[in-house]
Amino acid sequence: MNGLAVACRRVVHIYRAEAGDVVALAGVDLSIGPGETLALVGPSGSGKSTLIALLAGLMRPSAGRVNIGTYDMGKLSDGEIARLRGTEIGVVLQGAARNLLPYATLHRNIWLAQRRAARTEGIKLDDPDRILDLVGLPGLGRSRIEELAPGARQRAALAVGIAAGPGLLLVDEPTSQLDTAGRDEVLEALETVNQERNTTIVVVTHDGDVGTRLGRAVTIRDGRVGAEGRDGQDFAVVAGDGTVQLPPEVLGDFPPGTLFTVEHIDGAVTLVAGGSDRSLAADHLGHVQN
Ligand SMILES: Nc1ncnc2c1ncn2[C@@H]1O[C@H](COP(=O)(O)OP(=O)(O)OP(=O)(O)O)[C@@H](O)[C@H]1O
Repeated sequence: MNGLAVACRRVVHIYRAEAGDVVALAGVDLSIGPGETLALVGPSGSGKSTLIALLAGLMRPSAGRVNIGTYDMGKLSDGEIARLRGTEIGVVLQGAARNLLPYATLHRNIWLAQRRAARTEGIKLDDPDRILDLVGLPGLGRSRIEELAPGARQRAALAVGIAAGPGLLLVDEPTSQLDTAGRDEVLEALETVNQERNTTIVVVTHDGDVGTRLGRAVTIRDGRVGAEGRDGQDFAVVAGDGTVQLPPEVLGDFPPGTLFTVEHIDGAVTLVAGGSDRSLAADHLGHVQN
C-alpha cells in the first residue's frame, strides 16, 4: 500500500454538551502529502486529539471536508469507515495497553489486527515477523505483551497499527510515558516504517523534539492551524478563509485592531503595521507572491 494523502478543508468540530457547545476545531486547513511524516503539536485542549479522531473516522466533522486518499470521510457509511480502519488507516491510541491484548503473544496481537484485511480481496499482508523487524522487535513474536518493557510495548502497539499495511498511520502520544532511550526507539521505528513502506504518518505529541525529528510540525492553537515548523524553520500559515494566526510571542506587538497596509515590493508582499515600522514580510507568511 502506498502512502495516502490527507486533505482537511475548513474543518469544524463542535461537541454538543449539556453545559454548552464546545467548538474544538474552528476551521482547519491542512494538506499532507503521501508518505509524509508530520507531528500535530499544541497546548492542551487545542484540538489535536479531535483532529486525529476525525482523520481516523472515529467522529465526523460538524462542517468542512476530510479527505483520506480518494475517500471523503464525511460521506462514507459506518461500515465503510470500519473497513478502512482495519485496512488502509492504522490507528494507535494513546497508551499502548489500549491497543493490545496483554496476555496474548505479539504474533497473536498482530494476527488479530490482520484478520479483517486478510478477508479483503487484493490485500497482501506482511509476515508478522517482518512487521516485528520493522518496529525493532525482531524474534519476539512468542513473547506476551505483559512481558515487554514500556518502550517495547509501545512499539508492539505500532506493530499492531501497521499490521494490515495501512497507507496512513495515526498515532496519539506514542512517547509520553517513555524515557529518552524508549522515545528514540519509537521514533526510529516510525522512521523505518515510513522509509520502508512510504506510509504517511501523523503523530499527536506534546514533545516538540518529536516534531523536529519528523520534519514537519503543525501547531494547533484554539482549534486552528496556528503555525508550522519545517526543517527547523517556523512559519505562520494562511487559513482557507484568509486569516493568519500570529505566534503568541509577537502578539503583544500587534494588539487586536492593529491596521496593516499591504505593500507590493519587487514581487513580494509586505504587511506594514499602520504608522509604524513594524512589519510582517511575505517570506515569513509562507511566501505570498504573484
Ligand atoms: N467529548 C467531549 N465533549 C465535550 N468537549 C470535549 C470533548 N472532547 C474534547 N472536548 C473539548 O474540545 C477541546 C479540544 O479537545 P482535544 O482533546 O481535541 O484537545 P487536545 O489538543 O488533544 O488536548 P490534550 O493535549 O489535552 O489531549 C477542548 O476544549 C476539550 O475540552
